[in-house]
Amino acid sequence: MNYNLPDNISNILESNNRETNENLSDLIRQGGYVPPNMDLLIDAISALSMGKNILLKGPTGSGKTKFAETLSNLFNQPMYSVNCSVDLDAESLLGFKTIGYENEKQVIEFIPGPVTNAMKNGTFLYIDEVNMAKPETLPLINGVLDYRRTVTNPFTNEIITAKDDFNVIAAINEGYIGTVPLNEALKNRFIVIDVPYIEGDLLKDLIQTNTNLTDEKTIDLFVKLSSDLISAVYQGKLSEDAASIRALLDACDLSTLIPPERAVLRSIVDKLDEEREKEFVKNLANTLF
Ligand SMILES: Nc1ncnc2c1ncn2[C@@H]1O[C@H](COP(=O)(O)OP(=O)(O)OP(=O)(O)O)[C@@H](O)[C@H]1O
Repeated sequence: MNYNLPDNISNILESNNRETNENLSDLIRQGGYVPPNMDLLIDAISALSMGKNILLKGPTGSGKTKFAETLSNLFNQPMYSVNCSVDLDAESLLGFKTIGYENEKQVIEFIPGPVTNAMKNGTFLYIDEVNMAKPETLPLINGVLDYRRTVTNPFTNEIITAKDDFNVIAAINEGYIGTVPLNEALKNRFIVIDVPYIEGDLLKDLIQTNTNLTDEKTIDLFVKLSSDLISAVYQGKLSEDAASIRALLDACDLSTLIPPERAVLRSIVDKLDEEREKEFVKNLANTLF
C-alpha cells in the first residue's frame, strides 16, 4: 500500500546504515523534533508507513506533539487533532448536525469532526491525551483503529471507510492526574513508541535553536539542571511535571532577562504542589546558578 512515504524516506528506511540514519535524523530535526535515538524514529516511521497506528507514550513536555507534527510533515500529510477530556463525546469525534441555509431555505447539515475529516481526506489524525477520555467514548472508534478502518456515523448512518493514506497517532501521558488506565482493547490497536526526555548534547542543541539563550555556560547549567530533575523524578523525589522540557525552555528564555534562579522559580518551582518538592528544586537551582 502506498502511504505517501516520500521516496527519500523509503530509501533511507530500506538501506538502514549509519549515513542514511543521520540523513533521516537531520530531516526530522528540520521538522522541529529532536529525536532521543534512531530506533524511536525508524520504528515510528516504519509502523506509520504500513498504516499502523502509533501510540506515543511519555511524560509531559517530552515532545510528543512536536514529534507527531514532524511525522505528519515528513509524510506530507495534514493532521486533524482531537484533544481528549472527560467531555469528549461522539459529536466531538465524528461531527454534529446543525441547521444551515441553502438557497435561503433552512436545511439540516452535518459538520464533520476530526475523525471523519481525517478518514475522508486520507490524512493524519492526532489523538492527544488519549487516557483523559471517559472509558466508554473512544471504543466508538475501535473499528476505525483496526483492519476495518470503518465507522458508521451515528448521526447520518453513513458508513465511512478511511482512505489509504489515513494514519493515526495517539499520545498518552501515563500516571498524570485525571487520566484513567487505557482500555486494553484500545491499547491493543496501537504500536507503542516510548518518547523519553532528551538529555545532554541533544538538549543543548534544542535550547540553542528554540530559545533566546545563547550563553554557552548558562546553557550547560540548564542541561545539568534538567538531568538532575529527570533523575529526581525517576527516584520518586519529584513529580513528573518538574522535568518537563517545555518548562525548562521557558526558564531558559526568561533567564535572558531575569536571574536564572528566578526564571527556574517562575517556570518550574511554582508549578509544583508540595513544599518539599519546591525546596528540592530551589536548592538544585541555587547550587547551579
Ligand atoms: N525532543 C524534542 N524535540 C523538539 N522539541 C521538544 C522536544 N522535547 C520537548 N520539546 C519542546 O518542548 C515543548 C513541549 O513539547 P510538546 O508539546 O510536544 O510535549 P508533549 O509531550 O506533547 O507534552 P504534553 O504531554 O504536556 O502534551 C515544545 O516547545 C517542544 O518543542
